[in-house]
Amino acid sequence: MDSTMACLTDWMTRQRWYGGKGRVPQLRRLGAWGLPSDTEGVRVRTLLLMDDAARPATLYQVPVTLRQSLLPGGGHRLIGRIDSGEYVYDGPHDPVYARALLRMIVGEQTAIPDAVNAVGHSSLPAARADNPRLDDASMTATVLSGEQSNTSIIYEGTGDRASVICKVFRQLHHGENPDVTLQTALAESGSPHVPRSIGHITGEWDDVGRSSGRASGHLAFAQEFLPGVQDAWRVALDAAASGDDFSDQAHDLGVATAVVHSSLSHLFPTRPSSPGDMVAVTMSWYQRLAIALAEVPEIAAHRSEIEAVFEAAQAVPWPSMQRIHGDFHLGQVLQVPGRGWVLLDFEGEPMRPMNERDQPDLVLRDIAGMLRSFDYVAGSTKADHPERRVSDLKAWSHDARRAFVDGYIAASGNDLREHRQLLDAFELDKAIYEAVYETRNRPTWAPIPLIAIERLLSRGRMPKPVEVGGRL
Ligand SMILES: Nc1ncnc2c1ncn2[C@@H]1O[C@H](COP(=O)(O)OP(=O)(O)O)[C@@H](O)[C@H]1O
Ligand SMILES: O=P(O)(O)O[C@H]1O[C@H](CO)[C@@H](O[C@H]2O[C@H](CO)[C@@H](O)[C@H](O)[C@H]2O)[C@H](O)[C@H]1O
Repeated sequence: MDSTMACLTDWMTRQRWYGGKGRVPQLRRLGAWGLPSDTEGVRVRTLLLMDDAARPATLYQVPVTLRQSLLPGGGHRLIGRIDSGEYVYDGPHDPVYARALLRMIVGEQTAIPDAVNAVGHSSLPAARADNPRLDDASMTATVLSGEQSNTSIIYEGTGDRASVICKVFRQLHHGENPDVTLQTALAESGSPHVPRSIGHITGEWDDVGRSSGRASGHLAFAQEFLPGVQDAWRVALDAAASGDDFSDQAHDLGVATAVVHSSLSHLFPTRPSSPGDMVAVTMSWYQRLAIALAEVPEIAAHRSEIEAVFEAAQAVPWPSMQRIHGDFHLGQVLQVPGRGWVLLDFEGEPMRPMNERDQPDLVLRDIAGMLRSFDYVAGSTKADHPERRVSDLKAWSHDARRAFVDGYIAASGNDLREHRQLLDAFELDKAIYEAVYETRNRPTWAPIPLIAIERLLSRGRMPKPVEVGGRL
C-alpha cells in the first residue's frame, strides 16, 4: 500500500460519511481527477477509492489537497504526510480546493484526468456563466457540520454576492443522481419549493462490472444557499420541546409536498403500477428486512409479523408511479421566510441502490418518510427532555401527522386513507431502514425506529403512537 492509501485508511473510518462503521476499509484506488490550483505548492486531487471490505463494495469520492508546507490553522484537517514529503489535507476544508471546485462548475471546466474524467456544468444563464461574483477569491468557504451523508461547502461573500452551497457526493454510483436531476428540473420550472440550481459535475470511471467497462454519474451539485434559515427538524424539535402545537406548519408542509409531487408528475414520466413494479418494490422491502435481520438482532422476533404486513400490502390495488423525493424527512426541508417550505436533497436513501432511486416510485414512500420523522421528533424530545410527559408527546406527534396528511389530501385530492395498508407497509419498511441506519451510524438512536416497529406491528394502524416500556 502506498503512503497516501495508508493514511487514508485510518482516517476514513472516522469520517461521518464512511458507511462501514466498525470495519477497517480495504481501499483500492480506481483513479483520480485533478484541478488547477491557484496557490503555489498546493495540488488539488479527488481520489476515487473502492472499499472492497464493504458488501457490496462501495465507491467513495475523497478530495484531498497535497501541500508542500502546513496549512495555517488546518491542524485538525491534516490526514497525514506522504513519502513525497507533502502534507495531505481533507480537501473540502482547504480553501484552495473549495475555490477550484466552484470555479470548475461555474466555468464549465474539464478536470485533469487520471483514469477518471470529470466535467463541470453550469445551470446559470449564459450571461452569468463567468460571473466573477460567484467564484470570487474573497468568498469564504465553510464546510457544513453535522449529520450528513455527503460533504457540503458553503460559499459566502459580501454585498450582493450570491451564497452557494456545493455538495460533494461521497458514495458514487453509476447513473444519474436524482438530487441533481430532480432538483434542477424543479428549479428550472420555477418551483419556489426548491433552491435555485447553480451547476454540477459529472464523471466517468472504470467499472469492470459493466459491459462498456466504464461507469458514469454525478460527482457534485451546487445550488443557491438560503442563509439564516432553519430546517423543519429543528423547528419541529423546538415546538415539541416547548409543547407548541405544530399542526399549522405540518399542514402547510403537506400542501408543499403535494405541490412538489404534482410538479414532478408533470416534469417526469408517470405510469400505472405494473405487476413488475409491485415485485420490484416488495422485493426491496424483503431485501431491507434481510439486511436488518442480519445487522439488528431485535428485528428477528418480529419477522413473521413484518412479512404479514408486506403481504397485506400486495393484496390491495396500487396507485400510479411517479418520481418522488425518496428520502423525505424533516431534516430535508427548510423554513424560508416569505417562501414557505423548501425541499432539499432529492438523492433518495443513501443506502438504496441508485438504479432503484432514479425510477418512478409511489408517493406513499415520501408520506411514510415524513410520518416517521414526526415520530422521531417525539422520540428524540423524550430522550432529551425526560421530564416531558409521554402522553403530551404522543398527542403532539399524532396532531402533526394528521395535519400533514390532511394538508396533502386537501392540496392533491389524493385520499391517502384509501391506501392505508400500503402506507403502513411503507412506514414499516422505512422504520426497518432506519433501524439499520441508526445501528450503523447513531446506535443510541436505534430505539426510536425499533419502538416504532413494535408499535406499528402491535397496532397495525397509524397515526396512533403508544407507549412501549415507558418510552415513545
Ligand atoms: N440550499 C440550501 N440552503 C440552506 N441550507 C442548506 C441548503 N442545502 C442544504 N442545506 C443544509 O445542509 C443540510 C444537509 O443537506 P443535504 O442536502 O440534506 O445533505 P446530505 O445529502 O449530506 O444529507 C440540510 O439539512 C440543510 O440544513
Ligand atoms: O443523510 P440524509 O439526510 O440523506 O438521510 C439519512 O440520515 C437521516 C438522519 O440524519 C435519516 O433520518 C432519520 O433521522 C431524522 C432525524 O435526524 C428523522 O427526521 C428521520 O425521520 C429519520 O429517518 C435518514 O433516514 C437517512 O437516510
